[in-house]
Amino acid sequence: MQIQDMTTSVSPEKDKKVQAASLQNVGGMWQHQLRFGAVSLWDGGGAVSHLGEAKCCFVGTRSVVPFLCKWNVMPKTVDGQITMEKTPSYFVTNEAPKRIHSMAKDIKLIVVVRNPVTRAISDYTQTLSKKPEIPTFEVLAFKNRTLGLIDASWSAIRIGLYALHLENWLQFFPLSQILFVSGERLIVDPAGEMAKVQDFLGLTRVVTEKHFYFNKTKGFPCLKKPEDSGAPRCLGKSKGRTHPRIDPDVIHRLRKFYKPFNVMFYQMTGQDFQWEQEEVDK
Ligand SMILES: Nc1ncnc2c1ncn2[C@@H]1O[C@H](COP(=O)(O)OS(=O)(=O)O)[C@@H](OP(=O)(O)O)[C@H]1O
Repeated sequence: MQIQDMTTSVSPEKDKKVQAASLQNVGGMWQHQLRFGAVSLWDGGGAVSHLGEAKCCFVGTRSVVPFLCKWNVMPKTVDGQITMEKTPSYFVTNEAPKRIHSMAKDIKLIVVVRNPVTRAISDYTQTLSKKPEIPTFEVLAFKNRTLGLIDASWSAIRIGLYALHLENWLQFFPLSQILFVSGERLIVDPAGEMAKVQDFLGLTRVVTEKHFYFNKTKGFPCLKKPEDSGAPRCLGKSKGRTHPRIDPDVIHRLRKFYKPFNVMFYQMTGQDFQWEQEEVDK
């Protein structure tokens, strides 16, 4: 069984094992990304190539990508392959559920979600790395800081309104076709989250603890030994960046802002991601 990358056109000669490295490249194709840990999940899946047979769509957030073009180059999936696609912006693109549904009603969707406050900071950190001149996070986060009015039109904040985005998807897909992966769990227990992914896809659990180790320098789990080389490998330096220090009061306000949306999201998914708990812990 092989994983088929939907973002590259494939000829029979190319119809070979998709290796961890190329999977990571797929994740890296998109300029604006979602900062949930989706690439980490993607890369984890690339630890082995024999995963089974299923159709799968990876849903992420940020930036609008020309997905019509992508569908046009979608390769044919042959027996024994699974087709995977990771496009960061789909989760927050209004037209995406309808279009994807008209293409493949039985598609399986995987969404990696992370505390929306951390996600917003991660998103900002990524933009800052490319445009160091942008205003501070604290400035961008508010429409009016004195009044405590959060700027929900800022994409870094809007994307974290998961319940609203999910509502859009549930008009077209039943919850049973969507798997929500915890971005936090993905860091502390990558094998556990990968187990859920494999179960969801109806696959034998092939990716396990033995594929991961915790790299102290990187501060994240890394792959012990990808199939394409004998060397352990961590994700690149754009994954796991140090975040700038954000005013704790701003963080507190953002947490308050997100709370009702998070609660709604937990109710909709039937999963408690415990993002409020994190606040108590800190
Ligand atoms: N194993 C491993 N190694 C490195 N980073 C990891 C890993 N697992 C999850 N993460 C978290 O993934 C965050 C980036 O999310 P994405 O993979 O979705 O990035 S991207 O948006 O597609 O660029 C990235 O966010 P930042 O910490 O803000 O850089 C990481 O916290």
